[in-house]
Amino acid sequence: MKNYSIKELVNKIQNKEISCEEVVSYYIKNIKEKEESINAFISLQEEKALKKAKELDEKIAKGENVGKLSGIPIAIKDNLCTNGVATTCASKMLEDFIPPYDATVIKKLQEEDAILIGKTNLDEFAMGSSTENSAFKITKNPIDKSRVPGGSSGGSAAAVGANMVPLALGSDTGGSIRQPASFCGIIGMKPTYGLVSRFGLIAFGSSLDQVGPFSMTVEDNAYLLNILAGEDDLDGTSAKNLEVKDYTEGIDSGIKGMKIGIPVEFIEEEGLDEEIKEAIFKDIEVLRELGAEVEEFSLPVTKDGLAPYYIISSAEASSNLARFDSIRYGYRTKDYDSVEELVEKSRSEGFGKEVKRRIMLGTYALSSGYYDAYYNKAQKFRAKLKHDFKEAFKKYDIIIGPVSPILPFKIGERCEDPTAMYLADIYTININLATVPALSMPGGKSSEGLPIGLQLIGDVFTEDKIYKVAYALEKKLNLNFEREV
Ligand SMILES: NC(=O)C[C@H](N)C(=O)O
Repeated sequence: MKNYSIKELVNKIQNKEISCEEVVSYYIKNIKEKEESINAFISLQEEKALKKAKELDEKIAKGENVGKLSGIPIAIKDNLCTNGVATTCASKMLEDFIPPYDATVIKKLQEEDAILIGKTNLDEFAMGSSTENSAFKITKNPIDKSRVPGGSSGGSAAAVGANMVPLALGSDTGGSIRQPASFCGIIGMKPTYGLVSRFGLIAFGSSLDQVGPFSMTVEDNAYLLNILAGEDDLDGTSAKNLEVKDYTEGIDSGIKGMKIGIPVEFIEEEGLDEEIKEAIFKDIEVLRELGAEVEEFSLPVTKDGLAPYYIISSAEASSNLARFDSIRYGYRTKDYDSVEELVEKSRSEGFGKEVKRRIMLGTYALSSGYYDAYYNKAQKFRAKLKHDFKEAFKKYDIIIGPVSPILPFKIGERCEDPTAMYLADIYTININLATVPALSMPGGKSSEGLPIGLQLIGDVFTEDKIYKVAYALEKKLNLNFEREV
């Protein structure tokens, strides 16, 4: 099963060489064997998955048409609403929340006959970089189980990395797809803001959040993005008059003559691990061998994105999370004497430490008297950052850099120090502020065999170019990681 691309596997299913039931059973067996040691899932829908697989097999037997993901199991980050299936955001607040509707991306997957097999673990409300902020469990990195899988979409990345599913969905506000993809040695794409609908994604930072695909290979990633992308009337921020591209088309056409830039600020970053730096320089050489022109340039604005990101994302979070008042739905405290007490106690008990920290940070940044000093200033920075990226893309097709300044770290190592955790996002947050797309792929291996992520950043709506570069590099590097499960 492992060596087929999704496209090939779907062809085989449609030609009756393999049944959907066989495919789904294979992955369920993997989940059964591995989940106990990885903890990637918050809930599993195996029975539903098998039932759907059998129904699809019957349709195929009758010669009826089936979708582009027929029989393909997919794991869903548990902040995407699934009709009738609990959607918890890994929070006590939403432990019993069963949405009465599907997110648009879920609908799209179902229209193509994908098999939704489980909801994956995350940092509570997607706030974190290690998946240790989940109220329910700690997900382990399949390459080294003593290490975190990254976050916040750590469950989805670990599920793909452990071959428990071939595909998964994550969301990325400041790196939540790319960093876990890099830590688990797989591919993760944060699309252009507006390319994929956010309807039904439980909002964290509405001006930054994007849904995106995880996969083992670049081609499979592009294949899945084809299905996710597109305008949606239910999302006011979805891009209008989108020309929907086929991202797999011409993916193998090579990168001769492409112009690639690497900001010196990325390389000179003090906290950058030496092994990561070396791997990036080697990747540059390989890109040159493949015919691209690669040069260093200066993009000074990228040095300062961390504070504005944490101000804007927390401000938006404080507003988005105000809806969880325990009145209409969500966790409700046992004893209370007034409505005020009900709301206060429910929120205090229902939210975890990191979520409370962000709400306080964001509320502070938005409060009168501080608004101009923090929120407005951060928005001005954001405008400058967008402008400078736009200018850079006049010269370069792609900008490259590391995904994370550090290698996958040990469980427990950073969770008591929020600033150390925030610093791990230094290379990913600017991309969300600039609204541009970026992909994370394995770009090397550390001396201990840990994956080193390479980030490929493109101008808005140029995911096709990113995939081309990633595809060429993936073939040439041919990296494999020894996985503990
Ligand atoms: N949500 C994300 O994209 C992750 C980022 N580390 C954050 O905590 O904000």
